[in-house]
Amino acid sequence: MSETVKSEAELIAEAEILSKALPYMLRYDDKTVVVKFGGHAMGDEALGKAFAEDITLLKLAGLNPVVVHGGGPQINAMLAKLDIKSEFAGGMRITDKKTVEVVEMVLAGSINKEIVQTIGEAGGRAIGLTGKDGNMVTVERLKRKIYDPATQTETEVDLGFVGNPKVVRTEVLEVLKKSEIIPVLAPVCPGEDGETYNVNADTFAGAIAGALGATRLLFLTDVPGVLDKDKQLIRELSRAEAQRLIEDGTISGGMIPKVETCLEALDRGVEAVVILNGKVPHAVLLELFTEHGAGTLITR
Ligand SMILES: Nc1ncnc2c1ncn2[C@@H]1O[C@H](COP(=O)(O)OP(=O)(O)O)[C@@H](O)[C@H]1O
Ligand SMILES: CC(=O)N[C@@H](CCC(=O)OP(=O)(O)O)C(=O)O
Repeated sequence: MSETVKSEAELIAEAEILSKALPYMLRYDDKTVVVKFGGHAMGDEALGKAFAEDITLLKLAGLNPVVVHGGGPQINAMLAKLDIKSEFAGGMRITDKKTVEVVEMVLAGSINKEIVQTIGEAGGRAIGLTGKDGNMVTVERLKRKIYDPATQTETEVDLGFVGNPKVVRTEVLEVLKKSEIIPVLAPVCPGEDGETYNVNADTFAGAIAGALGATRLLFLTDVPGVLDKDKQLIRELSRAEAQRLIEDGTISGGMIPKVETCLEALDRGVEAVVILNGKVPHAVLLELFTEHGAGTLITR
């Protein structure tokens, strides 16, 4: 087998590309970046590997990456296998006792460990945790108001065991920040009533980013960002515009909690939030370490 030997010029070009990362490494040195890996962005082995490599590289470059993952489609698949029906309201799963057991099994079990293992294979060291570990995130039962654009009315819906983060304790994450270990968090949390709660992964990521005072919160999903009525990417979104697009139904389904979380995270002091396509290889590096700002930037 013949191996292609690179010329000196090619190797110098590679070194030049690497050196271009320096200003970004300096900009984000020691800064916390929360990356939410959505269930829709998962499932492709090569993409999962590229994601794990990016996260490992961030940690080695001196940033403090914190991964929060979802797994909505994977929960759907397991519920279907078990013949348990599931419905959503306003982008969130109506969760009864049986469902929350499956949610914990899939999120804290298979998905969390798969991401931890993939980061390990990329050369990083990750630890998988839920909101229960170290009492990281305690929730109250969510009272969700759902806006119906057709009737222009708002109704309060009981989603069952769906939690809203109330207290976030960052001790464990602060300890990990000083170590080589990358936290990978599943949004399953204890309630004040001693029950287990299902938390939307976007909501959870927002609460974590807010409590840590993160510099960036990235949402990796399966679309290029927030799209307008003509399915064109909106590059920058203001609060007023986001609210208008939710009210007129342009933003729907899972994009509603995502955008709502972005606005809340900005209120809590996160500097900038980006919704971007996690199906693009190395989306995280592309966003943080190059000028190629992909996706929708939501600012204060
Ligand atoms: N205006 C919009 N722009 C982009 N996506 C939207 C919009 N409204 C609804 N969506 C839907 O939101 C989905 C992303 O949210 P979600 O399904 O919760 O993904 P994830 O699993 O990544 O959190 C998109 O795949 C799309 O179907
Ligand atoms: C309350 C609620 O909706 N919880 C979500 C948790 C997983 C999630 O948010 O996954 P994605 O990020 O892939 O959408 C669910 O049960 O599907």
